[in-house]
Amino acid sequence: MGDSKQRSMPVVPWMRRPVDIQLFKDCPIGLVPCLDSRLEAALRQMSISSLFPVQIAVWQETIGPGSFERDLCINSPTGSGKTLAYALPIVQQLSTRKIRCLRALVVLPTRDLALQVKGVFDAIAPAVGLRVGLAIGQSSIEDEIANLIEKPKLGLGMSFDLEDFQMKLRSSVDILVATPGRLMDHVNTTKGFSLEHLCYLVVDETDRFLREEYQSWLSTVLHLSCSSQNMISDNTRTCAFSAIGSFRTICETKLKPLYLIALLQNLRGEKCIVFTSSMKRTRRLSTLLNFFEDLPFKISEFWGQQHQSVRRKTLEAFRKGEIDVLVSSDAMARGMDIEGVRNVINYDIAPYVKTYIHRAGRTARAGQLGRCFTLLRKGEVKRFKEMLQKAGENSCGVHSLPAASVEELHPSYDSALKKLKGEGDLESSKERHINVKSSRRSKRKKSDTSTRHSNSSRLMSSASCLGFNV
Ligand SMILES: Nc1ncnc2c1ncn2[C@@H]1O[C@H](COP(=O)(O)OP(=O)(O)OP(=O)(O)O)[C@@H](O)[C@H]1O
Repeated sequence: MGDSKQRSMPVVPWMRRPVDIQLFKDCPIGLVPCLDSRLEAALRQMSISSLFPVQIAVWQETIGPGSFERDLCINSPTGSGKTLAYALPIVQQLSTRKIRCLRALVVLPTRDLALQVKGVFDAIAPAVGLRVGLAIGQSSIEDEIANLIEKPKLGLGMSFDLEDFQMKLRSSVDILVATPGRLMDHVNTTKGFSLEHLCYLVVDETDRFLREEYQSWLSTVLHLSCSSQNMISDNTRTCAFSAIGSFRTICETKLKPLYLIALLQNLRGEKCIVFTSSMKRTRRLSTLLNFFEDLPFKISEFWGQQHQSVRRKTLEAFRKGEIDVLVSSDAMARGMDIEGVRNVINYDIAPYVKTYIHRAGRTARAGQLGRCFTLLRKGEVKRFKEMLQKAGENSCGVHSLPAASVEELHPSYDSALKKLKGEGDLESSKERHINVKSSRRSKRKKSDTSTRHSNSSRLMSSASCLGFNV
């Protein structure tokens, strides 16, 4: 495209003056201009002694001379501290509010991310008397409403007028962290839930929202919150490659599990996330690895369709170091922040450059160092190199594993595969049993078909998950 055409391309006003975060440096919190002393104390409690470049850049645009005058789009590497970059100015700005009402809304695509972000707000907002709520569908809607809406106290002898009562319903939180589905439930049905006082709207992981077609909630929120002037969104396209060592290991497909174990042994129990390409492969690989005897590290699994409480417990155990190796689908690739993850292993090559960046970004966070390994077939090397180039990573070392360390795992592999097959057979026979029962039941009651179909397909998928082809 020629220069003249480029110049005539429309650019939304808030994009006209980009701020280059690379021009900023860490700033000790004692030197951050106008930072509320109560927030400074809360940050110290979190062991934060300096603000990172992205945080100080956003601070300048909000509390500093920029005075929240324009909407912001934050784009900085994974693990660079974007959550606190938007949370801190919002909390500082709301710290002088007199009346409690919902003034800041943060929307995230998944419950796990929402819980993580709520944790950040919870660490600073109470210091200035602000309350943070959660609307993610983790509990029943009644429980959520009880936490989000304050009912007027009825005094003795007062008459009960329903309209009057509903008028007096108030928000019991100043800041709400939500996922779109549950947010819309509250917008549409919860009495007393209002966005009319909203000042700050944050859409985190924006590009993921747009790809997954959740947009309709956004127009509703923007329409209902006409006083919200600032939309801070987060749209990461890079990770801290300068802090990440990238390596590739070439192996035959059928020996991949052995190479993985040899690599994990090489890493001597350092915290690792192993990414596979799907939920099924995650389950299958994790089950297989757990059938190996005497591995000196604890392995667990994480995938999107797991029950929320299982995922929460797994993350907690991984954070605490009770799990060393987490086998995961890409449900873990975006935004999840686990302290101390030293290594990311791509058991399956990432499908897109962006996926590679987000996976790699689970390590080397908050200025730490990390490593990203990718297990590849010979035929995948060219594609992988092209992907790295597109990601802006020009150096990738070869990580070879001694043949003997792979060789010696063969006997355990054979016995683990046998157990995996046994598990697969058991699941298949359970599935056949259920299918017989369900077909008998279906003769009795045809209207129930859809539920039974979903049960049997769930079992079917778990049976095929445990097949041989790892
Ligand atoms: N100023 C700071 N000093 C020390 N640690 C910090 C600071 N700010 C944030 N952190 C820590 O850095 C880690 C990464 O922060 P965060 O999750 O906000 O990154 P992010 O930029 O949103 O990453 P991603 O793009 O992967 O979502 C967190 O563990 C957080 O506690």
